[in-house]
Amino acid sequence: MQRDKIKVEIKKLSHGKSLPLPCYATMQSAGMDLYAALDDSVILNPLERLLIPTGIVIAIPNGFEGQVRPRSGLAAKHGITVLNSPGTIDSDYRGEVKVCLINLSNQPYEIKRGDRIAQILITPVPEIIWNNIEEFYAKETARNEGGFGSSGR
Ligand SMILES: O=c1ccn([C@H]2C[C@H](O)[C@@H](COP(=O)(O)OP(=O)(O)OP(=O)(O)O)O2)c(=O)[nH]1
Ligand SMILES: [Mg+2]
Repeated sequence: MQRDKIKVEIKKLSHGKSLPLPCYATMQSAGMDLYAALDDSVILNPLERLLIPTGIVIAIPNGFEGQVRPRSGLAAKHGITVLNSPGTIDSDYRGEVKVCLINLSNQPYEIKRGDRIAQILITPVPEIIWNNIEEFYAKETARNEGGFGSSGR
């Protein structure tokens, strides 16, 4: 089965010109990896966070959003994750896509130009129109107000 294809405009900024466009690591990857468009490598010390440029601007179609998610390898091996995960890229944003990385390990971690630091997914997002009522039409649900571990371990 083929998946839907959606064309999205993308512009490389001068500091990202020599880097590849975000790309799928395998044909059926969900996310496209984002590259660090750094001039020089940087060291992320334990508990330090840094906004990393990707060198791209994208024009996401109305009705979609960009989600910037961590890479599991960086998280599991090095404790590097996206602090505001998943980062939200609004469809009307025309600034550079940036990735806020944090080092949650106890070792410094070096990020070099061209490293794949995170992944982006472009996903549909409906516009919600609130229907502000006094009482829900269906009063009971299986869960009702239960949450935060109410179903057990
Ligand atoms: O990981 C991220 C998250 C956001 N952005 C950009 C695109 C997004 O459209 C904009 C605003 O993001 P968000 O709404 O999460 O941040 P905010 O703190 O609410 O800022 P604003 O007041 O600009 O909405 O910043 C990124 O480049 N990377
Ligand atoms: Mg916002």
